[in-house]
Amino acid sequence: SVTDDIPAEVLERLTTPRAGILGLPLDRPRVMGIVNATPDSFSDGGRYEAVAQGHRLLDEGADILDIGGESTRPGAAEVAVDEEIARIVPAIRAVADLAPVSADTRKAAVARAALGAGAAMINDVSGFDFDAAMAPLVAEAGVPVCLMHAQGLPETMQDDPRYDNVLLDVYDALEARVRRAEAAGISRDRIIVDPGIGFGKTQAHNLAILRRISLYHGLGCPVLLGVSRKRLIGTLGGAEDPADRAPGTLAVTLAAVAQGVQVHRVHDVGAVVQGLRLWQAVNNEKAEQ
Ligand SMILES: Nc1nc2ncc(COP(=O)(O)OP(=O)(O)O)nc2c(=O)[nH]1
Repeated sequence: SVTDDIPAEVLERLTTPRAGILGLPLDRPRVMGIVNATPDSFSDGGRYEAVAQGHRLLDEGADILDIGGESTRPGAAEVAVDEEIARIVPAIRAVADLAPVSADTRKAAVARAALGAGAAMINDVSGFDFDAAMAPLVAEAGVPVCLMHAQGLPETMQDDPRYDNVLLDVYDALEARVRRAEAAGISRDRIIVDPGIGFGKTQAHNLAILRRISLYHGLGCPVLLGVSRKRLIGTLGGAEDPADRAPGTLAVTLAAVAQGVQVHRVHDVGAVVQGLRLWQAVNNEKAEQ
């Protein structure tokens, strides 16, 4: 049969429905709500009351909360470890018993504090590039990790991003990150991959990735997309203020859902959850009516 020449362990991995992440089956799209404990994150202008924000996003239907204390938008300055810890640990502690919490940090010392405060997952936008101590920490903690692709550092990544073929170059870079994580003792079923929209990419690069994002399923890990309120939505959607970009975010999210992307990192949880419910109802006759 067609599967005769596929090694048994590969066939097993490709045909075993993924148990999911953080105990959440991935038989339907999962929504990761963004809690910015940062004074300068691009989308919300000021310092949200992080805990109130967390509760609001859970009320709107978030499956996971992603709590970050260091904005990584283009040009953002690095935050000191103790300041980043001071920003996210109180918020994590306050909501960790309500929902699975992901800590959005590139630094092992911050990740350790976040896990100590109850975080159940690490989201590293540098894909373990920034801090060599991160992979061993995540391996030791036995928690899931999202490895994102970025070309360069936030300070300079948008200066002149270039690729031979962005789709394949990002694929190869993510595969290298997954292999490095496995070498550190992190099993592949605890790894989530993310092509890193806006992280060292032009608008054309971002659109090329979005058009063929299903390619990244070939890595054998759940795929996470972070496109919420980003510049490409503002530019193509004509929404100057990031707070006005929920419709465009939902449109791109549904396009990604149509390509099987399992986890969606968004600010406007209510709008995306509503859209996903309708998408499921229209596209899946088995959906509960
Ligand atoms: N996995 C993942 N994590 C991310 N964390 C931060 C941002 C952007 O950060 P920032 O510019 O600070 O804004 P916000 O945190 O409001 O999205 N984007 C991603 C992403 O695309 N994927």
